[in-house]
Amino acid sequence: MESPVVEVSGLVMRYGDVSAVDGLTMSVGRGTVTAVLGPNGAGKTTTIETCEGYRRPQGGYVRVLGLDPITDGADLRPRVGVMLQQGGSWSGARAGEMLAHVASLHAYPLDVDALVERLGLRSLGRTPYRRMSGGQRQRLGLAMAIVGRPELVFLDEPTAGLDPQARRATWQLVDDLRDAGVTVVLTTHYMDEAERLADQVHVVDNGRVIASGTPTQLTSSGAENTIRFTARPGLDVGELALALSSATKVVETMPGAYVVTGEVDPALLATLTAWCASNGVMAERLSVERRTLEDVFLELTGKELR
Ligand SMILES: Nc1ncnc2c1ncn2[C@@H]1O[C@H](COP(=O)(O)OP(=O)(O)OP(=O)(O)O)[C@@H](O)[C@H]1O
Repeated sequence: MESPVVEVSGLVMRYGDVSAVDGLTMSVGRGTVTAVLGPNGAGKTTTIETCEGYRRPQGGYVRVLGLDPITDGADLRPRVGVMLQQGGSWSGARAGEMLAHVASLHAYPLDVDALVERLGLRSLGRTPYRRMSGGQRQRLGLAMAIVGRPELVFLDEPTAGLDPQARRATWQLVDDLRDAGVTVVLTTHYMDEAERLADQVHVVDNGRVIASGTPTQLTSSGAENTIRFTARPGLDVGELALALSSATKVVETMPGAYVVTGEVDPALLATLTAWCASNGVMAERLSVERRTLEDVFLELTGKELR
Protein backbone atom coordinates (compact mmCIF):
# COMPACT_ATOMS: atom_id res chain seq x y z
CA MET A 1 0.00 0.00 0.00
CA GLU A 2 1.17 3.54 -0.74
CA SER A 3 2.57 5.19 2.38
CA PRO A 4 0.38 7.94 3.82
CA VAL A 5 1.16 11.58 3.07
CA VAL A 6 0.53 12.47 6.70
CA GLU A 7 0.91 9.96 9.49
CA VAL A 8 0.17 10.87 13.09
CA SER A 9 0.75 8.06 15.56
CA GLY A 10 -0.04 8.19 19.28
CA LEU A 11 0.59 11.94 19.37
CA VAL A 12 0.65 13.44 22.87
CA MET A 13 0.77 17.20 23.48
CA ARG A 14 0.33 19.02 26.78
CA TYR A 15 0.33 22.69 27.74
CA GLY A 16 1.26 22.61 31.44
CA ASP A 17 -1.56 20.68 33.08
CA VAL A 18 -3.79 20.83 30.02
CA SER A 19 -3.79 17.74 27.86
CA ALA A 20 -4.38 19.08 24.36
CA VAL A 21 -3.68 15.88 22.38
CA ASP A 22 -3.89 12.50 24.05
CA GLY A 23 -2.65 9.66 21.86
CA LEU A 24 -4.05 10.84 18.55
CA THR A 25 -3.59 8.57 15.54
CA MET A 26 -4.65 9.31 11.98
CA SER A 27 -3.35 9.04 8.46
CA VAL A 28 -4.02 10.90 5.26
CA GLY A 29 -3.86 9.29 1.81
CA ARG A 30 -2.25 10.93 -1.20
CA GLY A 31 -4.49 13.15 -3.30
CA THR A 32 -7.38 13.10 -0.84
CA VAL A 33 -9.19 15.86 1.00
CA THR A 34 -9.32 15.06 4.71
CA ALA A 35 -11.42 17.04 7.18
CA VAL A 36 -10.54 17.05 10.86
CA LEU A 37 -13.64 17.86 12.90
CA GLY A 38 -14.08 18.33 16.62
CA PRO A 39 -15.53 20.63 19.26
CA ASN A 40 -13.64 23.72 20.44
CA GLY A 41 -10.48 22.74 22.26
CA ALA A 42 -10.50 19.15 20.93
CA GLY A 43 -6.84 19.40 19.84
CA LYS A 44 -7.22 19.93 16.09
CA THR A 45 -5.04 23.03 15.74
CA THR A 46 -2.36 21.60 18.03
CA THR A 47 -2.24 18.44 15.89
CA ILE A 48 -2.11 20.36 12.62
CA GLU A 49 0.57 22.72 13.95
CA THR A 50 2.64 19.72 14.96
CA CYS A 51 2.33 18.35 11.42
CA GLU A 52 3.43 21.74 10.14
CA GLY A 53 6.58 21.57 12.28
CA TYR A 54 5.63 24.40 14.65
CA ARG A 55 5.49 22.10 17.67
CA ARG A 56 7.57 19.14 18.73
CA PRO A 57 5.65 15.96 19.67
CA GLN A 58 5.89 15.19 23.39
CA GLY A 59 4.82 11.62 22.73
CA GLY A 60 4.22 9.53 19.62
CA TYR A 61 5.38 10.76 16.24
CA VAL A 62 4.36 12.65 13.12
CA ARG A 63 5.56 12.03 9.55
CA VAL A 64 4.74 14.32 6.66
CA LEU A 65 5.60 13.16 3.12
CA GLY A 66 7.64 10.52 4.92
CA LEU A 67 9.74 13.16 6.71
CA ASP A 68 10.03 14.60 10.20
CA PRO A 69 8.42 18.07 10.17
CA ILE A 70 11.04 19.50 12.53
CA THR A 71 14.37 17.96 11.52
CA ASP A 72 13.40 17.88 7.83
CA GLY A 73 11.66 21.26 7.92
CA ALA A 74 13.88 22.77 5.22
CA ASP A 75 13.00 19.97 2.80
CA LEU A 76 9.31 20.14 3.60
CA ARG A 77 8.73 23.90 3.45
CA PRO A 78 8.73 24.19 -0.36
CA ARG A 79 6.46 21.14 -0.66
CA VAL A 80 3.82 21.98 1.96
CA GLY A 81 1.37 24.90 1.97
CA VAL A 82 0.12 26.21 5.28
CA MET A 83 -2.84 28.42 6.10
CA LEU A 84 -2.85 29.33 9.77
CA GLN A 85 -5.90 30.23 11.84
CA GLN A 86 -4.38 33.62 12.53
CA GLY A 87 -3.24 35.42 9.36
CA GLY A 88 0.50 35.83 9.47
CA SER A 89 1.38 38.82 7.32
CA TRP A 90 3.16 42.14 7.85
CA SER A 91 0.70 44.83 8.83
CA GLY A 92 1.77 47.20 6.03
CA ALA A 93 1.95 44.59 3.25
CA ARG A 94 -0.48 44.58 0.34
CA ALA A 95 -2.11 41.43 -0.98
CA GLY A 96 -0.39 41.47 -4.39
CA GLU A 97 3.02 42.15 -2.84
CA MET A 98 2.67 39.40 -0.27
CA LEU A 99 1.63 36.88 -2.87
CA ALA A 100 4.36 37.89 -5.30
CA HIS A 101 6.89 37.56 -2.48
CA VAL A 102 5.75 34.06 -1.48
CA ALA A 103 5.62 33.06 -5.16
CA SER A 104 9.22 34.22 -5.63
CA LEU A 105 10.33 31.73 -2.96
CA HIS A 106 9.08 28.81 -5.03
CA ALA A 107 10.43 27.24 -8.18
CA TYR A 108 7.10 26.79 -10.02
CA PRO A 109 4.54 29.15 -8.50
CA LEU A 110 0.99 29.64 -9.73
CA ASP A 111 0.19 32.75 -11.70
CA VAL A 112 -0.17 35.45 -9.03
CA ASP A 113 -2.49 37.63 -11.10
CA ALA A 114 -4.86 34.75 -11.82
CA LEU A 115 -4.97 33.82 -8.14
CA VAL A 116 -5.63 37.43 -7.10
CA GLU A 117 -8.53 37.50 -9.54
CA ARG A 118 -9.84 34.11 -8.52
CA LEU A 119 -10.03 34.95 -4.83
CA GLY A 120 -11.47 38.41 -5.37
CA LEU A 121 -8.37 40.16 -4.01
CA ARG A 122 -8.03 42.51 -6.97
CA SER A 123 -10.18 45.25 -5.44
CA LEU A 124 -7.83 45.45 -2.46
CA GLY A 125 -5.31 47.35 -4.58
CA ARG A 126 -3.11 49.25 -2.17
CA THR A 127 -5.00 48.31 1.00
CA PRO A 128 -2.47 47.27 3.65
CA TYR A 129 -2.97 44.00 5.56
CA ARG A 130 -3.96 45.76 8.79
CA ARG A 131 -6.94 47.38 7.03
CA MET A 132 -8.22 44.21 5.38
CA SER A 133 -11.43 42.62 6.66
CA GLY A 134 -11.29 39.22 8.33
CA GLY A 135 -12.59 37.52 5.20
CA GLN A 136 -10.07 39.28 2.96
CA ARG A 137 -7.20 38.21 5.24
CA GLN A 138 -8.59 34.71 5.15
CA ARG A 139 -8.60 34.63 1.36
CA LEU A 140 -5.09 36.07 1.21
CA GLY A 141 -3.96 33.37 3.66
CA LEU A 142 -5.42 30.71 1.41
CA ALA A 143 -3.77 32.18 -1.66
CA MET A 144 -0.41 32.28 0.14
CA ALA A 145 -0.80 28.64 1.15
CA ILE A 146 -1.26 27.43 -2.42
CA VAL A 147 0.70 29.89 -4.59
CA GLY A 148 3.84 27.72 -4.38
CA ARG A 149 2.03 24.71 -5.92
CA PRO A 150 2.50 22.53 -2.84
CA GLU A 151 1.96 18.74 -2.83
CA LEU A 152 0.18 19.00 0.50
CA VAL A 153 -1.84 21.84 2.00
CA PHE A 154 -2.96 22.36 5.60
CA LEU A 155 -5.95 24.68 5.94
CA ASP A 156 -7.01 25.56 9.47
CA GLU A 157 -10.66 26.68 9.34
CA PRO A 158 -10.29 28.09 5.81
CA THR A 159 -13.85 29.40 5.57
CA ALA A 160 -14.45 30.62 9.14
CA GLY A 161 -16.25 33.94 8.92
CA LEU A 162 -16.40 34.03 5.11
CA ASP A 163 -19.47 35.25 3.24
CA PRO A 164 -21.30 32.64 1.13
CA GLN A 165 -19.64 33.76 -2.12
CA ALA A 166 -16.13 33.53 -0.69
CA ARG A 167 -17.01 30.20 0.91
CA ARG A 168 -18.04 28.79 -2.44
CA ALA A 169 -14.93 30.18 -4.13
CA THR A 170 -12.85 28.45 -1.46
CA TRP A 171 -14.68 25.15 -1.96
CA GLN A 172 -14.10 25.35 -5.69
CA LEU A 173 -10.44 25.97 -5.07
CA VAL A 174 -10.21 22.91 -2.82
CA ASP A 175 -11.95 20.84 -5.53
CA ASP A 176 -9.40 22.10 -8.05
CA LEU A 177 -6.53 21.22 -5.71
CA ARG A 178 -7.89 17.68 -5.42
CA ASP A 179 -8.25 17.46 -9.21
CA ALA A 180 -4.62 18.53 -9.52
CA GLY A 181 -3.60 15.67 -7.20
CA VAL A 182 -2.81 17.89 -4.20
CA THR A 183 -3.47 16.41 -0.76
CA VAL A 184 -5.55 18.71 1.45
CA VAL A 185 -5.98 18.51 5.22
CA LEU A 186 -8.47 20.98 6.64
CA THR A 187 -10.19 21.68 9.92
CA THR A 188 -13.69 23.06 9.97
CA HIS A 189 -16.69 23.60 12.20
CA TYR A 190 -19.05 23.57 9.21
CA MET A 191 -20.43 20.08 8.82
CA ASP A 192 -21.89 20.85 5.41
CA GLU A 193 -18.41 21.88 4.32
CA ALA A 194 -16.92 18.58 5.49
CA GLU A 195 -19.74 16.68 3.81
CA ARG A 196 -19.29 18.63 0.59
CA LEU A 197 -15.48 18.56 0.40
CA ALA A 198 -13.98 15.68 2.31
CA ASP A 199 -13.12 12.21 1.04
CA GLN A 200 -12.22 11.26 4.58
CA VAL A 201 -13.32 12.68 7.93
CA HIS A 202 -11.66 12.26 11.32
CA VAL A 203 -13.70 13.32 14.34
CA VAL A 204 -11.46 14.42 17.22
CA ASP A 205 -12.62 14.79 20.81
CA ASN A 206 -10.52 15.23 23.95
CA GLY A 207 -7.32 14.89 21.96
CA ARG A 208 -8.16 11.58 20.25
CA VAL A 209 -9.75 10.44 17.03
CA ILE A 210 -13.11 8.95 18.02
CA ALA A 211 -14.46 8.19 14.54
CA SER A 212 -13.12 8.07 10.99
CA GLY A 213 -14.61 7.35 7.61
CA THR A 214 -16.04 8.84 4.48
CA PRO A 215 -18.96 11.21 5.11
CA THR A 216 -21.29 8.51 3.74
CA GLN A 217 -19.85 5.83 6.00
CA LEU A 218 -20.22 8.08 9.02
CA THR A 219 -23.78 9.10 8.23
CA SER A 220 -24.94 5.58 7.43
CA SER A 221 -23.07 3.47 10.00
CA GLY A 222 -25.51 1.88 12.41
CA ALA A 223 -27.82 4.49 11.14
CA GLU A 224 -31.27 5.17 12.33
CA ASN A 225 -32.65 6.83 9.26
CA THR A 226 -36.16 7.95 8.61
CA ILE A 227 -38.87 7.60 5.98
CA ARG A 228 -41.83 9.98 6.09
CA PHE A 229 -45.01 9.73 4.08
CA THR A 230 -48.62 10.75 4.20
CA ALA A 231 -51.60 8.49 3.45
CA ARG A 232 -55.15 7.99 4.67
CA PRO A 233 -55.39 8.19 8.46
CA GLY A 234 -55.61 5.12 10.64
CA LEU A 235 -53.31 2.68 8.84
CA ASP A 236 -52.43 -0.39 10.88
CA VAL A 237 -48.92 0.74 11.86
CA GLY A 238 -48.33 -2.40 13.93
CA GLU A 239 -48.94 -4.61 10.91
CA LEU A 240 -46.78 -2.38 8.71
CA ALA A 241 -43.91 -2.47 11.21
CA LEU A 242 -44.18 -6.26 11.29
CA ALA A 243 -44.00 -6.41 7.51
CA LEU A 244 -40.88 -4.23 7.45
CA SER A 245 -38.62 -5.81 10.09
CA SER A 246 -38.54 -6.28 13.81
CA ALA A 247 -36.13 -3.36 14.32
CA THR A 248 -38.30 -0.86 12.48
CA LYS A 249 -40.68 1.54 14.22
CA VAL A 250 -43.72 3.06 12.55
CA VAL A 251 -45.64 5.90 14.14
CA GLU A 252 -48.61 7.95 12.97
CA THR A 253 -47.47 11.32 14.28
CA MET A 254 -50.60 13.18 13.15
CA PRO A 255 -53.68 11.78 11.42
CA GLY A 256 -52.36 10.61 8.05
CA ALA A 257 -48.69 11.46 8.71
CA TYR A 258 -46.39 8.47 9.15
CA VAL A 259 -42.78 8.17 10.26
CA VAL A 260 -40.76 5.00 9.80
CA THR A 261 -37.43 4.77 11.65
CA GLY A 262 -34.85 2.06 11.42
CA GLU A 263 -32.11 0.85 9.15
CA VAL A 264 -33.44 2.31 5.96
CA ASP A 265 -32.10 0.50 2.91
CA PRO A 266 -33.47 -0.13 -0.60
CA ALA A 267 -35.09 -3.42 0.48
CA LEU A 268 -36.98 -1.71 3.30
CA LEU A 269 -38.23 0.97 0.94
CA ALA A 270 -39.40 -1.71 -1.53
CA THR A 271 -41.20 -3.64 1.23
CA LEU A 272 -42.89 -0.46 2.40
CA THR A 273 -44.23 0.44 -1.02
CA ALA A 274 -45.25 -3.18 -1.66
CA TRP A 275 -47.21 -3.22 1.60
CA CYS A 276 -48.91 0.02 0.58
CA ALA A 277 -49.79 -1.46 -2.84
CA SER A 278 -51.27 -4.64 -1.40
CA ASN A 279 -53.34 -2.61 1.09
CA GLY A 280 -54.59 -0.13 -1.48
CA VAL A 281 -52.69 2.70 0.23
CA MET A 282 -51.46 5.64 -1.82
CA ALA A 283 -48.32 6.90 -0.05
CA GLU A 284 -47.76 10.54 -0.83
CA ARG A 285 -44.89 12.92 -0.17
CA LEU A 286 -42.67 9.98 0.65
CA SER A 287 -39.18 11.07 1.63
CA VAL A 288 -36.11 9.26 2.89
CA GLU A 289 -34.08 11.29 5.34
CA ARG A 290 -30.51 10.39 5.99
CA ARG A 291 -28.76 11.68 9.09
CA THR A 292 -26.49 14.59 8.36
CA LEU A 293 -22.86 14.71 9.42
CA GLU A 294 -23.96 17.27 12.00
CA ASP A 295 -26.37 14.73 13.58
CA VAL A 296 -23.57 12.17 13.73
CA PHE A 297 -21.12 14.73 15.10
CA LEU A 298 -23.49 15.71 17.91
CA GLU A 299 -24.20 12.05 18.73
CA LEU A 300 -20.47 11.37 18.95
CA THR A 301 -19.33 14.44 20.84
CA GLY A 302 -22.42 15.29 22.87
CA LYS A 303 -24.42 18.47 22.92
CA GLU A 304 -22.87 20.33 25.84
CA LEU A 305 -20.65 23.34 25.19
CA ARG A 306 -16.89 23.03 25.56
N1 LIG B 1 -0.48 27.86 23.67
C1 LIG B 1 -1.31 27.23 24.49
N2 LIG B 1 -1.15 27.31 25.82
C2 LIG B 1 -1.96 26.67 26.68
N3 LIG B 1 -3.00 25.90 26.30
C3 LIG B 1 -3.22 25.79 24.99
C4 LIG B 1 -2.40 26.46 24.01
N4 LIG B 1 -2.88 26.15 22.79
C5 LIG B 1 -3.94 25.34 22.97
N5 LIG B 1 -4.16 25.12 24.29
C6 LIG B 1 -5.21 24.25 24.88
O1 LIG B 1 -5.11 22.97 24.28
C7 LIG B 1 -6.39 22.43 24.00
C8 LIG B 1 -6.52 22.10 22.52
O2 LIG B 1 -6.50 23.32 21.75
P1 LIG B 1 -6.55 23.37 20.17
O3 LIG B 1 -6.36 24.79 19.78
O4 LIG B 1 -5.59 22.37 19.62
O5 LIG B 1 -8.03 22.89 19.90
P2 LIG B 1 -8.92 23.00 18.58
O6 LIG B 1 -9.54 21.65 18.42
O7 LIG B 1 -8.14 23.51 17.46
O8 LIG B 1 -10.03 24.04 19.02
P3 LIG B 1 -10.86 25.15 18.16
O9 LIG B 1 -11.89 24.38 17.40
O10 LIG B 1 -11.48 25.97 19.23
O11 LIG B 1 -9.89 25.88 17.28
C9 LIG B 1 -7.39 23.47 24.50
O12 LIG B 1 -7.79 23.08 25.79
C10 LIG B 1 -6.59 24.75 24.55
O13 LIG B 1 -7.09 25.59 25.54
